[in-house]
Amino acid sequence: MNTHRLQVRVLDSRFGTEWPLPAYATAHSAGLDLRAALTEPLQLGPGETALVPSGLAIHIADPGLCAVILPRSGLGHRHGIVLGNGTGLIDADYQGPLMISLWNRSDSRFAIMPGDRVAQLVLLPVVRAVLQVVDTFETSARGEGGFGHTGVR
Ligand SMILES: O=c1ccn([C@H]2C[C@H](O)[C@@H](COP(=O)(O)OP(=O)(O)OP(=O)(O)O)O2)c(=O)[nH]1
Ligand SMILES: [Mg+2]
Repeated sequence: MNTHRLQVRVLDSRFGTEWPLPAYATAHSAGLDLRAALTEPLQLGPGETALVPSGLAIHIADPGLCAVILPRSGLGHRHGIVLGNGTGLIDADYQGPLMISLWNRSDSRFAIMPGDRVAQLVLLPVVRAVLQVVDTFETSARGEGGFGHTGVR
């Protein structure tokens, strides 16, 4: 298993007292759950978004890595609580507070309580592109076919 020593700054003192630091829930979990470091409950109405602090800052430091913030499946599927930016991308040189954009895509209000685990952080490898301008591409089996080109069944 690949691991990375991830530098974390605790910006909210409830970590270590009321809340444990993010941890992998099972032996093979890919994501670290992030908490909503709110001071009071947040009522997220239908269609509303809110930028919620995670109470943490991370510095990935390794340019070969990034992190993504993803929705939690249960919250997203059952309650429509997903991310206002689709997916959050955390650059390896970012040192600011880790923020979570929460979007209630459902048609009912949803309450988020301080400390609720609302999203998850996944570290991923990064391959940087070095652009090579060409006139034509070498022929491939797919060519320009896309968007359903290969059919459904
Ligand atoms: O859900 C997110 C997404 C991003 N970030 C932070 C880390 C990331 O490295 C930085 C910039 O994100 P991004 O490049 O996606 O946003 P931008 O709108 O392009 O901002 P910038 O001009 O600062 O790059 O914001 C978060 O804290 N949470
Ligand atoms: Mg950017």
